[in-house]
Amino acid sequence: MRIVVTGASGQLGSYVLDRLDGSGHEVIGWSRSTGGSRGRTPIEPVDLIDPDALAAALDRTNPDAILHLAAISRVDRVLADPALASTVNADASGTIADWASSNARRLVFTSTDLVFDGSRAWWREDDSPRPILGYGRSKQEGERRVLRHPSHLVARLSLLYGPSRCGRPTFLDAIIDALRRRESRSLFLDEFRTPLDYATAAEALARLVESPEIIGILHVGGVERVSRFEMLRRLAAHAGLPVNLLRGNRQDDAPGPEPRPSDVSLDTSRLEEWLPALDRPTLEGGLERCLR
Ligand SMILES: NC(=O)C1=CN([C@@H]2O[C@H](COP(=O)(O)OP(=O)(O)OC[C@H]3O[C@@H](n4cnc5c(N)ncnc54)[C@H](OP(=O)(O)O)[C@@H]3O)[C@@H](O)[C@H]2O)C=CC1
Ligand SMILES: Cc1cn([C@H]2C[C@H](O)[C@@H](COP(=O)(O)OP(=O)(O)O[C@H]3O[C@@H](C)C(=O)[C@@H](O)[C@H]3O)O2)c(=O)[nH]c1=O
Repeated sequence: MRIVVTGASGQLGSYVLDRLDGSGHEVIGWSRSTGGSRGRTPIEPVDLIDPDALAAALDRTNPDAILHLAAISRVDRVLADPALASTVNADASGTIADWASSNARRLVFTSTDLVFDGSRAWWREDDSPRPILGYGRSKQEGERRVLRHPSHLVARLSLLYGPSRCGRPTFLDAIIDALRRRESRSLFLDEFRTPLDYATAAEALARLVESPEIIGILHVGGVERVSRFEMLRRLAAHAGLPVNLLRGNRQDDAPGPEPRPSDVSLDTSRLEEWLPALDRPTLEGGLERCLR
């Protein structure tokens, strides 16, 4: 298959390109600005804010399948520029979805656990999204545009973690660096997720793009529900770092412009049923997998 991976220069995109390298597929990465290559995969700049350029790039590249990862993914960036977020996360996703549907091509769109309001645990695919962050709203609108076409797939990812392969530090990298410098960090005790490592997320997406029978919405998360504090405490301990420098705090102690949903843990029973051979590790196992 010829597969276009949008967001190829991002955190998840780098892992996806590594996973697909040598898979026998012809893979073309797209990014906003970064051209060049990663391994044997070319990366082309295709700015999603220009719908005509996007449509022309789709026609020219003519992929059999699209793994659509590109997004304005930082919550604070969406808050600062909601119009840009709407263009990239919703409108461009709609353009890609319409093209894929008109040409009978496979589309996997990555959405987020942050489409839920966080008022309880273990969200299922048929629960109603009610995002409380602008980022979640823009991704929910992207989901809507994609789901107008019943043959597409929305893969809702939970919080991803692991070392960066793209040059920009991840949240985990930043915490590890702080601990190495013997600096203390505060992490929320009252923010619950089902984190998944980047390598396993990439593995799941590679399998999903090859499985056209899997359509609709699928939750792609980890097996453990943990607080932000617990997650980083375990990963730092596994890396042999001084976990006593990590402090637990509460969202009320560090109010931001947009409070985070308290619990967006994802129920992944459907993932177990639909991709039974996908091996999902513990938090520590996920870190090891990313380092391989
Ligand atoms: N990270 C996480 O914990 C989670 C992520 N997700 C979703 O997974 C996907 C990947 O996230 P992640 O890898 O962390 O994101 P990153 O922010 O690391 O990467 C974003 C990617 O999107 C590209 N991009 C941004 N704007 C444009 C544009 N105007 N035109 C073309 N490309 C653009 C960037 O290109 P460039 O580098 O050139 O700017 C980059 O390749 C996103 O859809 C996100 O919503 C879902 C749940 C959790
Ligand atoms: C100020 C403060 C922040 N935090 C945490 C909460 C906040 O969510 C986090 C910021 O780190 P992150 O940027 O990794 O977290 P976040 O913005 O949640 O990352 C998101 O990325 C996008 C792409 C998604 O789709 C989401 O699922 C999610 O993974 O820091 C604490 O734990 N304690 C604190 O005192």
